[in-house]
Amino acid sequence: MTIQPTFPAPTDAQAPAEPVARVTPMMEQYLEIKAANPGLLLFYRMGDFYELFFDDAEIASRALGIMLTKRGKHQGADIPMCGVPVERSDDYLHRLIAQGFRVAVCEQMEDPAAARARGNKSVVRRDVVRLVTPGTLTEDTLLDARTNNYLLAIARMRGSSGADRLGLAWIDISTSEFIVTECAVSELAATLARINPNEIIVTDALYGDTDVGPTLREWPAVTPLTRDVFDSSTAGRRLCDYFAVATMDGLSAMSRLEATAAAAAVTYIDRTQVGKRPPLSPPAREATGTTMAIDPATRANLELTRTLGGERRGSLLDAIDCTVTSAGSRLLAQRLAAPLTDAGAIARRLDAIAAFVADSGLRDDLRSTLNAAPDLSRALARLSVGRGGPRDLASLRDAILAADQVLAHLARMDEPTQEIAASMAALRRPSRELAREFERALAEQLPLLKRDGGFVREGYEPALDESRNLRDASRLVVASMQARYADDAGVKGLKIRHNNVLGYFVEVTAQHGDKLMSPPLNATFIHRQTLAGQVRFTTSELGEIEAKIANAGDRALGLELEIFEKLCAIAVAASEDLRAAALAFAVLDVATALAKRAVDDNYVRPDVDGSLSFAIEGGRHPVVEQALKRDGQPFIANACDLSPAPQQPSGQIWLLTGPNMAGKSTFLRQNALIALLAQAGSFVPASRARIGIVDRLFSRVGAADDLARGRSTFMVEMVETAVILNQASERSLVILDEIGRGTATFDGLSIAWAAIEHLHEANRCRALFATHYHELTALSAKLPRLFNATVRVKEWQGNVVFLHEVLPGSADRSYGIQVAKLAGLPPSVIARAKSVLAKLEAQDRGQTARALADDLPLFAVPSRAAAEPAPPSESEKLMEAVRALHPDEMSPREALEALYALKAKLRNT
Ligand SMILES: Nc1ncnc2c1ncn2[C@@H]1O[C@H](COP(=O)(O)OP(=O)(O)OP(=O)(O)O)[C@@H](O)[C@H]1O
Repeated sequence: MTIQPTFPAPTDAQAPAEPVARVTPMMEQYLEIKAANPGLLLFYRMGDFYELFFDDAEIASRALGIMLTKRGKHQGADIPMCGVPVERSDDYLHRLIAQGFRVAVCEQMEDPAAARARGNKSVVRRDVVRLVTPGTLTEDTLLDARTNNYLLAIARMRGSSGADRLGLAWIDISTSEFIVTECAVSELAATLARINPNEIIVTDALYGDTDVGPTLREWPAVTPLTRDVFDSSTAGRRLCDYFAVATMDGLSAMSRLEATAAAAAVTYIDRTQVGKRPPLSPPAREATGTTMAIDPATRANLELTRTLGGERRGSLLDAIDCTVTSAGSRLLAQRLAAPLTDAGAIARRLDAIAAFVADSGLRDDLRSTLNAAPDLSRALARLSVGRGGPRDLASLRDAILAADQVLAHLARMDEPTQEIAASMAALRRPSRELAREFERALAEQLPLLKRDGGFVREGYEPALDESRNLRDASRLVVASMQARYADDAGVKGLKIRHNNVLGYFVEVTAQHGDKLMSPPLNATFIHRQTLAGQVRFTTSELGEIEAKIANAGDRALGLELEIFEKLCAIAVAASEDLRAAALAFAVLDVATALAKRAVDDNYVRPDVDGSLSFAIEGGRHPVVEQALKRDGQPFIANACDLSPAPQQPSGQIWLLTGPNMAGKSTFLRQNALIALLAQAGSFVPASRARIGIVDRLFSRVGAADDLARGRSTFMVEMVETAVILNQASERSLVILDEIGRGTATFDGLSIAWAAIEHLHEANRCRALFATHYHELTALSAKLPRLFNATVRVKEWQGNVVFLHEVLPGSADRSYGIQVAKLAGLPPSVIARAKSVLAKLEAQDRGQTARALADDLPLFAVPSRAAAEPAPPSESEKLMEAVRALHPDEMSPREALEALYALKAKLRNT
C-alpha cells in the first residue's frame, strides 16, 4: 500500500518520467516501486545496503553528507546512486526524518538464490515493508524517550452554528495513546501548540485553505493526503475495521467530525506500517474547555517545555522534572502543556503529591523501584508491530515484577488518595501468570535481536534443548578433531577455525602447507585457500559435521523464534492491562517526582477553586530561582494579589514600574508560571497560593521579529496584543511586558494607555502590566481596579543596587543610564546621556500624562456590544453560507443536502 500525497511534497524526489524502455529488470522494478511511493525517499535493499538512486540519491547524499556515486546508465545517462549500510540505517533514517523527509523502506522478500533459480534474468522480489514518517515511528533509536511522538489528523466540517469546526485525532503509536477532540478554526494554533505533533495529516484542500493553511504551514511536517482518507461516510467502518469490532458503540461516543479525523489517523498508520496494526487504546474524547488555553506565543515566551532558543535545558519542564522514568517525563510534559480547568481533577493530582510529601520513606522507596522499571509502553508497542526483541519481552516481565514491588510499598499507606488508589488498581490488572511464563522462558543474558537466538532458557522446551545439545556436541567433536588432525599431520600448530565464507576449515602456517598438499595427507586435506602466512584446507569429515551443526543450529533458532512469537502473542493479548499498568507507573512517577521537587525547593500546595482570586504570597520564579541557587544567590520572594475586591486592597490589574534589571519580567512570568503549575496539578514555588481557575493564559513578553512571516518586531508585538485584547475574558490571566516600546515614545505610550483602559473596562481580566512609561501610573486615579506596584532599588554612590522587592507605589525613574554604565558603555556616552536626560526631564512629560488622565472620558473604551458590527443581512448570510462550503470535502449526499439548505435560505430572503 502506498500513500499518495496529491501535491509535490518538499521531499519529493521524482524518478525520471520517461517510458521505461530498455532498462535492466532491476531498474524496471526500482522505477515501479518508486512511482508507487511518490513524496518519499526510497531505501532500496541490495544485500547489506539500502541504495538510493536518481534524485533520491542526490537529496540523501546532501542531507546525510555521504558520497554520491553512480551505477549503470538509464536512458543513456549515468544513474546517480548512494547507499547506507543496513546495520547503521537507523542512524541515517533518524537524520533524514529530523530534516523533514519521509522514507519508504523496500526489502528483499526472498533469498537471492531463489531468484537465481527462476532464471538468469530474474530479479529478487522486493516490496515496501514500511513507510518511515515523523509521526509514525516506533524504533527506540528514532524516538526521544522523554517526549511523546504524535501523529495528528485534522478534519473539517461545517458546525451547527454555521462556522467551520475542526476534528482532531492524535496518536502516539509508541505508547498507543489515542485522543480526539473538536475545536474552532480560531483555536487551532493554540491546540496544535499544546499537542505539539511531530506530523500532521490533512486533505490537500485544507492545506491550501486560506483560513487554516497558514497555521498548518507553521509546522515542519505536514502531509497532505487524498480526500478518501478523510471520507466521513467510511470513517466508522474504517475504525471498526482497525479495532476489529462490529460496531463503533464500544469505541466511545465520538462526534462525526472526530470520527473522521480518527479514521484518517488509523488509515495513515495502517498504510505506513504496511498492514501491521499497532494496537491502540480506544480513542479517548477530550472535552473542549477542560484545559487552560495557551496560545503558541505565550507557550513559547514562557519557555514551558523548551527555551526560546529551542533547548530543553532552562525551560520550566527541565526545572521541575525529577521523574525517574521516560514515561513519567512524557506524562509531566503533557500535564504542563495542558493545565486543567476542573478544580476537582486538579485536587486529585495535588492529593497524591501531598501524600508523598508527607511520607518521604515511601516516596524514596517508590522512586527507586520505578527507577529500575523498564519503559513498558514502548516495549509493548515494539512487540506489537513485530519490531520487538527478546529484551522487550524481558521488559514486560520486569515491569510486572516492579508492579508487585510498587504495590507492596503502597500497601503501607493507610488511606491511598483517589489517584493513588486508581493506580494501584491498574497495577493489579496484568496477569501475573504472564510474568511467570516469561520468567520460565527467558534466559539470563538476552541478545538484542531475536535472530541472534540464545534467549530461551534451558529446560523450557525439550525439543530446543535437544537441538542445542546436538549442535554443541558437534562443536565438541570439532574441537577433538583438531587434536587428532594435528597428530595425524604432525603439525602442532594446526587449528580448526570458522568464518562465514569457508565455514569450518583447517589452518596451518605457510611452511606446513606443502606437507598437507602432498601424499599421503592430501587424501584427507583438500586445499581451499592460500594466504600470505597461512594455508587453509577442508576435509569431508569437517563438511559433514558442519552440516550437522548448521542443521541443529537452524532448528534451534527456528524453535526459539516460534517461542518468541508465542510469547509475543501472549503479550499483545494482554496489551490493554499492560498499558493501564504503564500509565499507573507514569502517574506515580510524576506524583513522587513533584513531591520531591516540592520538598527540595520548598513548594506549597495551592488552593485552586472556582473563584476569581489570585493571591500569591512569597512567590518565586522556578527557573530563575534554580539558576541563582547554583550561583549561591538568594531569590527574593514576592507577593502578588489580583483577587477582586473586597478580599484585597489592591486591584485586579497591576501596573508595574521599576528600573531596568529590577526584576519586572521575572515577576510577571513567575506569577503566570505559578498559575500554570497549580492547574497542571503541581505544588508551586510560593509560601501560599490561592488561584481561581484561569481559563486562558495570555502573555506578551520579550520581543523578536518574525521575519519569515514578514513581520517586524513591533508588528509581532501588536499582533499578540490584539489577540489578548480581543479574546481575554474575566477568567483569563494576562501578562503584558512593556507593550508599545517598539515604536516612537508617544505612539507607544498611547497604545499602552488605551490597552490598559481596554483590559480594565472590556476584558475585566486579572492582569500584570510592566512598563517604563511612568506616565501610565496616573491612570490608577481613574481606574479603580488598577494598582500601581514597583520594584525597589537603592542608589548608592551614584550606582544602583537592585533589591528585587515588589512593593505598592510607582517608580519615578528608570535608572536606564545606571544600567548602561554597569553594562560598560563608554564614560563619555554615559556623561552625554545624563545631560540629554536632564534636558528632556525639564520638559516634564508627566505633566502631559496627568492632564490626559483628567481629560479623557473614563469610558472611552467601547463596550463589547457597541464594538460589534451590525448583524449581517439575509443576502450576506446566504453568501457567507456559500463561501463556507468546501465541495472537495463533501460526499455527494452532503453536497445535495447543502444545495437544498441553500434553496431554503433563498426562500427566506
Ligand atoms: N526576585 C528576584 N530575586 C533575585 N534576583 C532576581 C529577582 N528578579 C530578578 N532577578 C535577577 O534580575 C535579573 C533581571 O530581571 P528582569 O529581566 O526580570 O528585569 P526587568 O526589570 O524586566 O528588566 P528590563 O526592564 O531591563 O527588561 C534576572 O535575570 C535575575 O537574575
